[in-house]
Amino acid sequence: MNPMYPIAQIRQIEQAAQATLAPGTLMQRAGTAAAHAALELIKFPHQQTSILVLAGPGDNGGDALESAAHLAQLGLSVSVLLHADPDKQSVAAKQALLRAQASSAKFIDSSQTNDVDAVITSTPWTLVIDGLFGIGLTRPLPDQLHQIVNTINRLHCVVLALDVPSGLDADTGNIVDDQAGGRGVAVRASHTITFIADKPGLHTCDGRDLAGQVQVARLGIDHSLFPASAIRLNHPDLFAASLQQRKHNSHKGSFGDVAVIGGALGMAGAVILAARTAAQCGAGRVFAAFLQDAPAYDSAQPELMCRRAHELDFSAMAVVIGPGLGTSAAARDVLLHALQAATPLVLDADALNLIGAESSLQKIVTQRQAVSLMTPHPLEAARLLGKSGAAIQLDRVDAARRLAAQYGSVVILKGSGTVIAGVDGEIAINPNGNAGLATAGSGDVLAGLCGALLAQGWPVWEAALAAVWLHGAAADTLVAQGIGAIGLTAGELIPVLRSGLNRLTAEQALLRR
Ligand SMILES: NC(=O)C1=CN([C@@H]2O[C@H](COP(=O)(O)OP(=O)(O)OC[C@H]3O[C@@H](n4cnc5c(N)ncnc54)[C@H](OP(=O)(O)O)[C@@H]3O)[C@@H](O)[C@H]2O)[C@@H](O)CC1
Ligand SMILES: Nc1ncnc2c1ncn2[C@@H]1O[C@H](COP(=O)(O)OP(=O)(O)O)[C@@H](O)[C@H]1O
Ligand SMILES: [K+]
Repeated sequence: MNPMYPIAQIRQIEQAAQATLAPGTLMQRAGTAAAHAALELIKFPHQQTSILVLAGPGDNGGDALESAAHLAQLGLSVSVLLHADPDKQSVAAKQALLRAQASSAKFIDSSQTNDVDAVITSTPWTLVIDGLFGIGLTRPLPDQLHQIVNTINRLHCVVLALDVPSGLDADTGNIVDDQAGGRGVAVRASHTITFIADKPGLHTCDGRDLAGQVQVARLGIDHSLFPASAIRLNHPDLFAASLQQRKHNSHKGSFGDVAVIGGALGMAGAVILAARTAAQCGAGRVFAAFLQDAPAYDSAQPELMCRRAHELDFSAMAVVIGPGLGTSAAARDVLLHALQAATPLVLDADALNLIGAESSLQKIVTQRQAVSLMTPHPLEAARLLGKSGAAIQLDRVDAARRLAAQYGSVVILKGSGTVIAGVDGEIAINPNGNAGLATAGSGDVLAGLCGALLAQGWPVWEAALAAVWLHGAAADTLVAQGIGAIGLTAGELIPVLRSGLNRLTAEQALLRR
């Protein structure tokens, strides 16, 4: 289900496949698949339809030249901007160049043109195909291409990237840059057709912004040549088994209790958001536990039971600790108590900051027998790993995997393309959600949802996958309704999470019939 592979494994699959095929076959298949994808995007070609193909020095350029030859043979107007030294091209890419040259595709000679940008902007392109660089990019784009890429990124047309948007690291989702200057550029594609298998960098960090809609072309490679994959794209199929309709013969005790612990002075709202989410996403009973004096009740959600954290016996509940907790001695005290309890535990926000700052708490986390689920954003992850936030973003998959291994916890590393890591090294990357979630309190809502699912008996891995998926889907639903991305508030997610969870559960029940 939705496997993804890092570049090194893609290369191995590619080599194994090539050993069984005539030279150039995979490139020809990639070019054909790209041409079909282009035709689907153009939909109704007409006389004014014009396609610009950018072809780079390596085999990604070869794919582009193959697609140019195909599209030109179909009678479409194709222009090729070649950035390659023919003496250094692979044999397959040379063949592709000959095919494109033999077709009606026009070649723009950039060496004869002072102003390539003017050439690009003088035509109203229907579609641009980006075949400058794929998975072979090892250093920033050369200076001559910076301006071309910036010009392409300003065009108002469909941009189809081949394999990977040029300039993007397919493993990490970072723009390949020189670090020191941070001057990297990358093509911003509306669509990407990626070859052989999906790649993590298309879905996390800058990947979602640069790759657009991703489709995979397996190039006819036999399933047996694909090793088991440790990375998947999150999808309800991965947690379908836990989407169970309620039995008639059930009661509130059947669905567990959640305690949300946090709410230092001035931060009570974080607990309320998480607790309301837990209540509306199916927990049998929810306790909102505050470090300071607890409010008498929550007037908008009177079902919540408000308590002082130090007075609540949460030993038989799923516990969410951290929202608005602060890092005071009292906060540390209640965290220690929670870590020592044999209950499923969601560690969020200041609970993570406290753990990051103290090795004795770290040790207790690693020694817990009960389930722990950590939900750090990149800065919290940085504190837990003793790194900078920027270092976490440089390789989010690696950071999530390290955290999970180091703390013996399932980890949800939040942000665009949230990465979920299991203790055994398994990874899922979440493809939905949007920047409407970049608003205060949306993390509290996610933590509350995790707690609700754990209380209802979900296995921790499935709970993490489902919570992240539903959270993203709720934001997408709200944006589709015009409620966001700008101005979406965290509390608005809660009823949409509830309907999302009920809908998925009902759909799953239908599928099982
Ligand atoms: N092989 C196969 O079976 C299949 C491969 N497929 C396709 O091939 C792609 C991988 O091809 P690839 O390995 O040739 O790498 P690619 O991404 O085209 O670029 C590397 C080239 O650029 C150069 N270069 C690198 N960085 C540079 C820079 N900053 N500035 C300037 N030059 C730079 C580098 O040369 P270098 O200078 O490092 O010696 C090299 O020439 C893959 O993404 C997929 O699209 C598919 O057809 C399926 C079958
Ligand atoms: N640009 C984005 N795209 C997708 N999801 C996002 C984006 N920005 C934030 N999110 C999600 O929103 C939530 C924010 O959580 P967090 O940073 O802990 O916020 P808070 O502490 O205010 O509750 C996370 O689930 C994160 O993945
Ligand atoms: K590309």
